[in-house]
Amino acid sequence: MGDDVQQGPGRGVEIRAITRDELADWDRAIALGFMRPHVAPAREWREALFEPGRMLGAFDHEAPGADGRPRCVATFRSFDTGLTVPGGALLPVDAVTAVTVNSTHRRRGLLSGMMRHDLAAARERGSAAAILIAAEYNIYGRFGFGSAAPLAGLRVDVLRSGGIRAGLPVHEGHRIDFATPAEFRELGPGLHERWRPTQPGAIGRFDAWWRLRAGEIDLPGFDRKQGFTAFHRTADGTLTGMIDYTVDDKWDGAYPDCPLTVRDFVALDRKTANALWRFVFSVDWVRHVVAANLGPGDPLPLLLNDPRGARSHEEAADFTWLRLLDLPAAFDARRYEAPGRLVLDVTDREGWTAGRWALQAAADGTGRIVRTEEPADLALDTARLATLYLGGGSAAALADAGLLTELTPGAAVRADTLLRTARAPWNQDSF
Ligand SMILES: CC(=O)SCCNC(=O)CCNC(=O)[C@H](O)C(C)(C)COP(=O)(O)OP(=O)(O)OC[C@H]1O[C@@H](n2cnc3c(N)ncnc32)[C@H](O)[C@@H]1OP(=O)(O)O
Repeated sequence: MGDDVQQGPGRGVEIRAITRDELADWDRAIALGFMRPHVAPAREWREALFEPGRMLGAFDHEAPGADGRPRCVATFRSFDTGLTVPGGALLPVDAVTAVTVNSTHRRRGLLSGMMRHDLAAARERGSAAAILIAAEYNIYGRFGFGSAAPLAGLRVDVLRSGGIRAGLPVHEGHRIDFATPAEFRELGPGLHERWRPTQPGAIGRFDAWWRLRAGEIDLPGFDRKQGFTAFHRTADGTLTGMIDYTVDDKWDGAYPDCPLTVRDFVALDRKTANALWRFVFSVDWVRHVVAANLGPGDPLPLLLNDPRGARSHEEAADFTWLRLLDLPAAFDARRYEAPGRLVLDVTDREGWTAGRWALQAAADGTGRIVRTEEPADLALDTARLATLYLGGGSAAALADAGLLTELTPGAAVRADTLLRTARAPWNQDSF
């Protein structure tokens, strides 16, 4: 990778994988790039995440640091994970994170260089797609990423909502108990692994994630606020759900005015989800329930006596972005809720997904995409196809906005019938 020394405006800057002993410089570059004070190097966390070849740095040979070595001025990290697609299969994806370029080196093509390296390597490793959480909307579309799994969090005024509807069934013998950090660490990963296939858009949680959340890894600046973790079990003791939340000790004079913030919500089935919400709304002193990380269409408002008590959370926006790298692998892996056939003319600056493709879904829910010479029904950029892939985007809305072109009348609605899913994709994990 060291051969990629930038020409042109980024001249003298080398993009390459970092070594383990460069972690401290890399960590400092991240703090500068994200404009955060570099209180103390997050050494332990970075060590836990280090994978040879997967942390890139850009090193400026013309501006050595105090130690005489080229200065690390940009960062980029990726790791492999599985992305749940409609139907429950785990698609192998390249998850991109820690993307920063120091303010002194922006708009010289360093992000472009690092992205080019990483996506090409991901394709070679067999990743069917790449995913990321975008800091700003307009950064990643040019690299073929489309917004694919937004967040639609809620802020509920508990008094106005009237709490949970009395008629919601209570299930005999089901119970909720607080968990210790040790129980969270021991039982959380298995529960999450069982939950993932049930939720398109979900991603894996690596071991270091659990260690960090359980307080076993020190990460300066990480929200260490003591939370409350509770497990839900059925009458026979089967673990079916988990919630983690914090409560702020806020008072309005002599009256409690505490917000309860949900940090993690895992429910294997709807009975469990409803029981966890009932529990949350029964916590004394709580005047607002804040759940910033919910998926679009989450039924929480319908559990309330007055759904108007639930308002859109101010951070509701696009969240997980997707870049398709291998169309046959991606489209063969997912399932389809209605049969149909559509020919797509895909443009892709990199050429990886470009061309004419016939997508066909059978009545049994399986589907496949193959190259074709037939005339196309829809013309669209690979980023728009990524928006539709997980079942949450709307081809009709994209067509209305002039973001894809119908070549046969009604093709956008046909695309929605083929690709959309009844339940929206949702990923609650920032990475
Ligand atoms: C997955 C994550 O980690 S998200 C976190 C992203 N990081 C941040 O937001 C931290 C602060 N910002 C930065 O570090 C940098 O500005 C970055 C990483 C966003 C961009 O890095 P740069 O090296 O400046 O990008 P680069 O020079 O390769 O730009 C490529 C193109 O994207 C455009 N672009 C870059 N950043 C932005 C942006 N924030 N908004 C809109 N367009 C952008 C450039 O103008 C350029 O366009 P062009 O091809 O038409 O000339």
